[in-house]
Amino acid sequence: MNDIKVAVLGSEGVGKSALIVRFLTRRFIGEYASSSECIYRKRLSIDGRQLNLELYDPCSQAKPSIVHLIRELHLGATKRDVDSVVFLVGNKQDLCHVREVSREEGQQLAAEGKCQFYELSAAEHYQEVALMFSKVVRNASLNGKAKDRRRPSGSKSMAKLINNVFGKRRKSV
Ligand SMILES: Nc1nc2c(ncn2[C@@H]2O[C@H](COP(=O)(O)OP(=O)(O)OP(=O)(O)O)[C@@H](O)[C@H]2O)c(=O)[nH]1
Repeated sequence: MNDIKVAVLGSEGVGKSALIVRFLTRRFIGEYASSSECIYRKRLSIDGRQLNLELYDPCSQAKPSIVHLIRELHLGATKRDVDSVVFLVGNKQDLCHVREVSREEGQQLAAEGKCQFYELSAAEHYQEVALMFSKVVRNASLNGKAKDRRRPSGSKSMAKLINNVFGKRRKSV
């Protein structure tokens, strides 16, 4: 499996574009066009493997339960409680004086949704952002390999769903 598709979801202004742009260009620009969705493409080498990464930036999402939604979508598609790699990321760690969600709340939500949890700042640290995306890609890649070894029937419909989302406008960085 050499194609990895990652959707960065979250409510308005949380820093989705900032995270993606930071990862792809190493820069934090400050203001990002948010009126339209984008797909960014990048070739990566992880553990000696060449991967094609697509990062989907869909603009803002409704606040409630994205993690649960992903899990439900996946269950509906595959009838099995496995496979989707979900990372819960709290951005803007540099703004700790106006923090609204505690680290513990984040960790709890991540545990409930069976996802990995990160807190970081797109504004301050490139390395943490790069590490987080690398882990996402590595996990997705390993997951894909494991899936390839299993019977792939259920994952076909999931792949179709993801392709529907990613079959839109593309951008390259
Ligand atoms: N202080 C701080 N500001 C950030 C950080 N990340 C993003 N921002 C700011 O937050 C604002 C929103 O960032 P965007 O990347 O446009 O957020 P978004 O989630 O893509 O926004 P929509 O596309 O409108 O949903 C911008 O003013 C960014 O400069 C961060 O880590 N720290």
